[in-house]
Amino acid sequence: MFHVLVTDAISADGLAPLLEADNIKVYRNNENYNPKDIQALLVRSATQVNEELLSTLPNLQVVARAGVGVDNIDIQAATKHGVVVINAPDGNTISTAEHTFAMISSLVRHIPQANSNVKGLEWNRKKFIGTELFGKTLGIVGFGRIGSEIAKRALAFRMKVVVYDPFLTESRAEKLSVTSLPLEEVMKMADIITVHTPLTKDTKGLLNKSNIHMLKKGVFLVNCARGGIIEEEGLLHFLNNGHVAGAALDVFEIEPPTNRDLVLHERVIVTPHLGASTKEAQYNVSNQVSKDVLAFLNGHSVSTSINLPTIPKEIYNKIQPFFQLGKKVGSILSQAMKTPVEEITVTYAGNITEWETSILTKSIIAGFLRNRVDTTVNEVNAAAIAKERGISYGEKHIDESYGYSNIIEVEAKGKDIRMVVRATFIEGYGARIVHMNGFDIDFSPKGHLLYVQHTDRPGVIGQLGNIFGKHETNIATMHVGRMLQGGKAIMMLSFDQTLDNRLIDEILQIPDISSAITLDL
Ligand SMILES: NC(=O)C1=CN([C@@H]2O[C@H](COP(=O)(O)OP(=O)(O)OC[C@H]3O[C@@H](n4cnc5c(N)ncnc54)[C@H](O)[C@@H]3O)[C@@H](O)[C@H]2O)C=CC1
Ligand SMILES: O=C(O)CCC(=O)C(=O)O
Repeated sequence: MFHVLVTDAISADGLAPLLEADNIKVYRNNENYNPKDIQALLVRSATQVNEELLSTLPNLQVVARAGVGVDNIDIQAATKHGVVVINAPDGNTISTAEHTFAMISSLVRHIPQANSNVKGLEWNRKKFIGTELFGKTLGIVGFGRIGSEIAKRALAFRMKVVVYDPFLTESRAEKLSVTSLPLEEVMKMADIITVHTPLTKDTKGLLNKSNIHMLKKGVFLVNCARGGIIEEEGLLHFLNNGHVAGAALDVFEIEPPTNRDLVLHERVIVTPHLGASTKEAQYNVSNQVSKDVLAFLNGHSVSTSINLPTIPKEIYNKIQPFFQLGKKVGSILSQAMKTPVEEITVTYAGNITEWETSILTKSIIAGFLRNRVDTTVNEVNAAAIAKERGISYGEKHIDESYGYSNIIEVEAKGKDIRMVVRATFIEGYGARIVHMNGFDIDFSPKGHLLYVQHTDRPGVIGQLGNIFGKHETNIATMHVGRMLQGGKAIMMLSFDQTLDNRLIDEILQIPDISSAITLDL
């Protein structure tokens, strides 16, 4: 049973995929739950997913944001904890674009102010002379999902649209009938500017006290993206001196807003972060993340992730068995070597090279690190932990697959030590280790194993068998590999339980056995 915690107001209809799943128990914040049970956390923007919260949920695997902006989630901390972060990037695009457009129309026609006036039993028609949108220039800063939906609506209103987005290609701008320009040009030309970027170090205060004077006198400013992209102090200054004709704000530097002078300004209209607040958007984002969380917990791929490369489902299904195998190969090396490792090289051959293998490499590194660190390690944080531990890694694709349809070879190197394990996955037969340190062998990497290095001499296997017999320990399977008769050889034995260390000590007394290492997979 997987345990999912929902901390913010998330549409119950949209949660149906989780609520209806047999293997999922959903808790709302006000219900009793054991933090140690929680494997998935679903939030909107109210919950701050930070180091403090993450450390209270030790078994958390995934945090899902029912929305776009993940600024309430400390991605670095989540990544460090091995927690996958997913969001719902397009479920609320239309609602937010429509809200922004409603704000633009309301702003230039003073609708909220006029509404209050009439409700205050006044009838002041002269005070609320507005401005037409027709023929005006709309400047859109940030031309992603929402920005481009706004452009379509503005064009329908026969506005000219100029946009600034450093990542926008000429062909996309052309396709959407907008003119892409440097920020300074957009600032000089626009009658109305609306911002639709994420809040980053580059976009914080993009329009501010020192550059708003460059805008046209009488410009209208709109922020339905994130508080702070238009600096509130600068905005207020230019509203007060009349340079800015009005502003529409759905988002604030601090929410709820504390800048009373700005919120109460007569030429400022405000909404309480309502961009995504429609039945449709809330259903969409909640349904999208619920499906992704369910897929993730059941070991399938997710459609979108912030800190994990996403793989198309068909490909994920094909490479799924290799993830398990990769982790086991990493774990074999880690347990067999027992010494510091500085470099790991993963080589892929055969049909596996047709797919994106970087995430598979991360799962091998995670498998290697798991036995060596006491934190959760997975594909999300493997690279960071490897770096922290001074382990470099790389991958390559080669043609030689030794007659198998696919091969994963992992070489780990430390000071004066090197080990190589080669594995394959055979459809209908399963995962096999087919080579270790120069020896061809063939065993299934699972359960409790004993890896023995010995000299190929008559009687060694018999002596080993005697020790197990004496200790009433049943050998489940046994595979031997050697290069030359009478030379160095290896054995891989499997057991139904973990082996006692005293038994290993006894085995090491056999003169022709140079090492015996237990591997628990
Ligand atoms: N008010 C509300 O309720 C909602 C607000 N939002 C916010 O709206 C914003 C936009 O969302 P989407 O369009 O879905 O995101 P998106 O990721 O599709 O688009 C963002 C665009 O900003 C551009 N960008 C990044 N840095 C830039 C910079 N320095 N200068 C100019 N452009 C830059 C990117 O290239 C991208 O095209 C986000 O901040 C999101 O959190 C989203 C949904 C609801
Ligand atoms: O209503 C919400 O959850 C906020 C939506 C939002 O700001 C976003 O998706 O980025």
